[in-house]
Amino acid sequence: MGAPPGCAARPVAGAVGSPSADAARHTALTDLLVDDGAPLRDRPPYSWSVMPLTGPAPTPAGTPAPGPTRAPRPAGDAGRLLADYRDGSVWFSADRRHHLGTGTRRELSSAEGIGPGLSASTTSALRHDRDHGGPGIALGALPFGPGTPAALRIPDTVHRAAGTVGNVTAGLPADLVDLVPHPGEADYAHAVATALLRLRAEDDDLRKVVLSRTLRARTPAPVDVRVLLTRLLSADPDAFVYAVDLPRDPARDEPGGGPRTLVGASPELLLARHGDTVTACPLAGSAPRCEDPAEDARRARALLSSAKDLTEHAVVADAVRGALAPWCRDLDVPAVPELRSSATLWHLATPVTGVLASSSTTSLDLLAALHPTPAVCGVPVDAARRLIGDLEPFDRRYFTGAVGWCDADGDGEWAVTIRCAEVHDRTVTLFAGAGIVAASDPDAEVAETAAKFRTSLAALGVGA
Ligand SMILES: C=C(O[C@@H]1C=C(C(=O)O)C=C[C@H]1O)C(=O)O
Repeated sequence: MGAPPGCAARPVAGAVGSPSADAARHTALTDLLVDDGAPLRDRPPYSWSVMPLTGPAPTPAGTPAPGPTRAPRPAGDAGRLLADYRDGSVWFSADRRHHLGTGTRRELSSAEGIGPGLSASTTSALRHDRDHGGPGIALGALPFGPGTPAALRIPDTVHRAAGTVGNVTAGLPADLVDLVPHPGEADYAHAVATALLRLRAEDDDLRKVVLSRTLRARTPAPVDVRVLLTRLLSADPDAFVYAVDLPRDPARDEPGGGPRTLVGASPELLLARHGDTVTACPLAGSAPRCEDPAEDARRARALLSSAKDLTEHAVVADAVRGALAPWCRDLDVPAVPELRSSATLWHLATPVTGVLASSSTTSLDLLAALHPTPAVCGVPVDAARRLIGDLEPFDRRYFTGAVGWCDADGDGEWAVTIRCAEVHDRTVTLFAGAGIVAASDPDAEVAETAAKFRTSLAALGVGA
């Protein structure tokens, strides 16, 4: 659905308006590095079990930093964990529980995409690691398609904390950014119109395709991933927030360039497996939110009864049911979707729960069966993949893949890698896509993808 003219987009939590300055950046970073008054390097290392994944943060908030140029620091266990994030770390949050992986015991950067091969090799590496005293857990991102290596690794240490970081964005610096869309809006609308010809042709069995576009942001100073993470966690504590260090890409990375990091806040649970319980929550069918509460509520109601969006959603819910059913002895897929919101969008959502038929089925086995869902690719999958290859003038790489963790017991939590950006020195490449069905309208898909960029734009300090 698109935004009617005349209604401003809803302001995004976490967007700030003050100009950027190197001094302010530096001060903000220093504040994030220091916790409880003790420099990070003087604090004893803590281990996997010291910060269990239970309960809210028990410690009181840190003393607010004085002075207008000092940014507030995130408080509590989550804030302390965030302060330990460094370039090269890996971060993943789900349900207000946060994982920070530092160092690398083993790279699992298989060239295989999500599939049975990756699942088998990763599970055996995790069991070997656990049997040899390692954490037996891998964190990272898996690509949308073949040709991009998995950015998955077993870290030296994995630290966990629960809770929220609070509202800490107000004092963080804003960066001046220069934005270039690729493809441009008119070209993206043209690609959607081309897809519609296929979707409306009677002799074509294509029913849905997801088409995306990018926005390249250039900033005057190198982007601080920890500041982005802080803003994302603060703006939406319930999102799947992540930062994954990506393997070097010889085709794009000039020698001596900084790391390449995938950062985002996804609203969509692709799959979680905890013991024999499986959950998923596909999203499809979206409407940009509006700052006027009456109009915002009207859009939510319109989305819930929009035939076009209900069709777009049903295609996804059916595919998830079909993929998970063979692995489950019990599977509940509600017949009618419900509403979910992020700071920028309304979505139709189907919360799916199942019980595994076999305890040997791992989260990666289930990912191999599920990915790519029609929330990110289309139906039929092969035809949609080909059309995406023809119409998208860039490589998605990790965008619309999976991001999360998995362990030696077969458990794992994976979000759909959306509402994200690839950060590399002073360049940030944002990604956004939208599901196209026969009843779609190109201009509305331009508006929807624009709203989807706003999660990452707000984290960059770009307001409405
Ligand atoms: C592809 C994206 O989102 C996906 C597409 C949606 C849609 O078309 O309605 C909704 C949620 C996601 O499954 C994105 O956010 O970039």
